[in-house]
Amino acid sequence: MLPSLHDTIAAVATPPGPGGVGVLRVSGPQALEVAARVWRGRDPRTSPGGRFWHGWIVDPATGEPVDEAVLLVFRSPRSYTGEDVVELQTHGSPAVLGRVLRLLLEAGVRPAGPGEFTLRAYLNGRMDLAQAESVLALVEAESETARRQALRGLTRKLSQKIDALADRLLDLLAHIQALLDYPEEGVEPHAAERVIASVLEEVEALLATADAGRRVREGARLALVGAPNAGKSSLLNALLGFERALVHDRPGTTRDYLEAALEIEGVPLVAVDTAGLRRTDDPVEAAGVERALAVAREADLILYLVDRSRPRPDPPSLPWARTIRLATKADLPAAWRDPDFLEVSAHSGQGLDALRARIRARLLGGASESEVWITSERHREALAEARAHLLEARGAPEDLMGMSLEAAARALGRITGREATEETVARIFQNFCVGK
Ligand SMILES: Nc1nc2c(c(=O)[nH]1)N(C=O)[C@@H](CNc1ccc(C(=O)N[C@@H](CCC(=O)O)C(=O)O)cc1)CN2
Ligand SMILES: Nc1nc2c(ncn2[C@@H]2O[C@H](COP(=O)(O)OP(=O)(O)OP(=O)(O)O)[C@@H](O)[C@H]2O)c(=O)[nH]1
Ligand SMILES: [Mg+2]
Repeated sequence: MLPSLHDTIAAVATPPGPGGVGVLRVSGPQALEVAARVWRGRDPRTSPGGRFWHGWIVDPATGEPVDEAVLLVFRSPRSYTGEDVVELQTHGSPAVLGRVLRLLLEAGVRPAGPGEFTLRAYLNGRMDLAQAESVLALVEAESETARRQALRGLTRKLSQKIDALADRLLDLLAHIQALLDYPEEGVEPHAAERVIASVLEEVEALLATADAGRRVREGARLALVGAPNAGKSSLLNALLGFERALVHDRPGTTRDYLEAALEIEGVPLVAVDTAGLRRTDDPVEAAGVERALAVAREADLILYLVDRSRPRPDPPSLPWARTIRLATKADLPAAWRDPDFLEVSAHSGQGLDALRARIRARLLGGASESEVWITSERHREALAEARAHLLEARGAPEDLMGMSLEAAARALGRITGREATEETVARIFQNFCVGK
């Protein structure tokens, strides 16, 4: 069940904890009324929309001043939710925000549920479902690539594409129905197959970006493995730009594994520096080696480091398909060369840009930054379903083709919300934070 649209809601929009300024939002038919009750300054009830005023928040019961603040007036439909909205910008402490929220609740508003402002924007036709999900993605974006893709969703780049594909299927469906009703009119069968093939191609191209989308959303684990002294900890530090891991010329310096978060070309990563791989009688070091191999097994991508200035050790057993081989210490004279190894130096920085590019390419595949990516599991599922129905439609007799086209269009429609059930909508907004 979706919450009612007829009451007025309020919430703190800024994160908990002290901040320079804190924002409270009030939205709904009583927003101006309720705000006026706790405000000493220009009366919001008579203020035009699109204006802000300086004044004081007061406890209406006692007249006690609570904070000096700024009040913003948005008048329906020109607001984020499409309703009357008042924002109060106060000092950002939990004490101020908590007290002002209580005053608003006493004045007759209800606390907003998760994502309820954005839900109202959706229900009032201010944005479609994919846009609303992009708001959430934008709020949670942890990397530049994630931000850029979320903004594309917010500006309907994805929605336009999906709607256009669904429209083409519905147009074709209308033609086929006309054909069934008036067989003598006849659509050319090749024309139908051409439309299906071309929509299918676009659906598959979108699906092909879903892995990149997931990586950007969830990040990836990058394991650094190799013999003791290969330069793993040094490379981690070089990628991070500061001395996170202990580096020493004594082999066996790193004993346990160590994790560090970093962003490489827009991909959020957790890099894991591990103990050098070698046979050893020291039980502690042996346990470290065991852990290093386990870290490698679980990683999305492995960097296997070999010191190029010394004779090569026997290679360990690694999942080579997701391993990048590195020849380290490229600033020193080479003891060997191998075109399968990328030459890098943590000391001079040589090869690090090439390494970053290769890490990105391995994790994101061919997905180009200039395209719209599928960054939501819900969207991927809907597209996969549309693809299955399009495959059914191909070469099918007209009546079956019509049913499959309709099902494919419906699957696409779930993405933007043309076809979303109340339950789907409710589920999507559960994941939002309060105040958004
Ligand atoms: N203070 C504040 N900052 C914010 C938001 C907000 O709600 N409040 N936003 C919330 O996510 C984002 C901006 N998104 C917004 C989207 C639409 C409207 C809005 O009032 N639109 C009206 C008026 C447009 C106009 O006058 O130009 C409209 O579209 O009719 C405001 C913010 C980020 N920054
Ligand atoms: N010349 C040169 N020396 C390097 C480079 N990278 C690492 N070294 C040196 O190699 C030695 C070992 O470096 P570490 O980064 O500690 O190597 P590690 O692979 O983490 O070693 P363990 O933790 O023992 O497994 C140190 O003396 C480093 O200064 C490099 O790019 N060039
Ligand atoms: Mg180390």
